[in-house]
Amino acid sequence: MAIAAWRLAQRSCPSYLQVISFPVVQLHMNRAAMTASQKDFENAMNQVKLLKKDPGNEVKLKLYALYKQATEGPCNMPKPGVFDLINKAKWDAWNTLGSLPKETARQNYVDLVSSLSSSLESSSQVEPGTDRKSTGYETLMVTSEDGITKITLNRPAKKNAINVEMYHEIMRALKAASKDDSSITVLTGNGDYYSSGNDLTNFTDIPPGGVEEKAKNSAILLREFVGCFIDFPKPLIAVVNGPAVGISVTILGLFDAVYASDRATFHTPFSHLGQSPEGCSSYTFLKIMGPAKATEMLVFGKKLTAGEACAQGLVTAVFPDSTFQKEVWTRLKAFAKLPPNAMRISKEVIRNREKEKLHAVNAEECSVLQERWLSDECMNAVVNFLSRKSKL
Ligand SMILES: CCCCCCCCCCC/C=C/C(=O)SCCNC(=O)CCNC(=O)[C@H](O)C(C)(C)COP(=O)(O)OP(=O)(O)OC[C@H]1O[C@@H](n2cnc3c(N)ncnc32)[C@H](O)[C@@H]1OP(=O)(O)O
Repeated sequence: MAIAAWRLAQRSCPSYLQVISFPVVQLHMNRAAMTASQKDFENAMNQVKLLKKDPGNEVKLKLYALYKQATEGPCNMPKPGVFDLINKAKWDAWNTLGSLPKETARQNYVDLVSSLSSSLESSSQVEPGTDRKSTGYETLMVTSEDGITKITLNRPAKKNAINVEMYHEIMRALKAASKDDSSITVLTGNGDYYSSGNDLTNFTDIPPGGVEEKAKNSAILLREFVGCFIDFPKPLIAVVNGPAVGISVTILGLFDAVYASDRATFHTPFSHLGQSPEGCSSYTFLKIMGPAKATEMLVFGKKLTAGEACAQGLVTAVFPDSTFQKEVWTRLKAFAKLPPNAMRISKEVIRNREKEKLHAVNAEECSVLQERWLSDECMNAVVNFLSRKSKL
């Protein structure tokens, strides 16, 4: 609820009202003659707790509003202050229901839960074309065949933004891949993006210890996350199927090869976001492309095309989007047939002398970021994105 609340609280009123009130009015008209019993209502409340998949923040906000309307009637609470983002969003959602009768709200709540139960059940089924081995992950698809473990970022509707759950799942998938019998590991994205980087709603879920505690925990998470890439023992290859932003770009400096579609772009808008580089890019990008080009990317946020990124040495090779998957996977399958121990040992020889340095850089970047996250510059940038006032 908290995440949705921040975003919705910041949205401009007209679009927010459309999103919330249209389905409610529809349901009200369609169901005028029907009312759910108290028992149906209680069953629906229990059903919500049993949903296997998160229905998404906007739906949770709708559920909240209908629940309040059904149990307490129209919103007559004082409007929370503008900085009380979460409560203001909840208040807005409830207030939007106006004088909707309690019985209708109850019916709408029951209808909404029932539609959720069926739609979320079907969306948890394996999609056609996806590998059936991909289980146990909410935000990833992980498959292993032909000597290749493929980790696919799988939040296409959110441009594969990396939420906290995805950070943890990527670490888990990497740890598993480092021990499985595959020879190489691939990271790619599902949908039109490779990844839009850190999910900016990660900033909204503030624990009781406040934003300082959140920043501290996030720095620990980030350090551990990047550490997994530094220490990954097998050849690690990025198949960059579309635009890449933020941390999904910076960690490319820790990969052993990066193949990109000519649709891909590489963008690290840290200054725009009031943040600073991570993923060891303050070190790897300087080594890869030299300080002048690295500064253009990391300080001035210059977005590179795939061709430019290839010319700078960040990308190994670029392929036309129309033949990208075919060409890349033909190459990867050939690599995966090479003797795995030889590849692992060669990687060790190439990378090991840098490891200690990389861990030190990672630690320093995380501690600088911990401070940055508390800055007004960063907070304003995040609020602007969540309120739809800005995009990259
Ligand atoms: C207190 C401290 C807590 C900190 C916790 C941090 C933990 C570790 C942090 C590590 C450091 C990492 C840094 C970075 O990665 S910086 C880069 C961050 N990314 C961005 O700024 C991208 C923001 N997104 C955009 O600008 C646009 O969405 C984009 C250009 C990518 C695409 O635009 P387009 O118009 O094509 O598509 P939409 O905007 O409509 O996107 C579709 C839906 O996806 C949602 N979306 C996309 N990207 C993100 C994102 N990064 N975070 C959250 N949500 C994202 C977008 O909102 C749309 O959602 P809805 O359909 O629900 O509206």
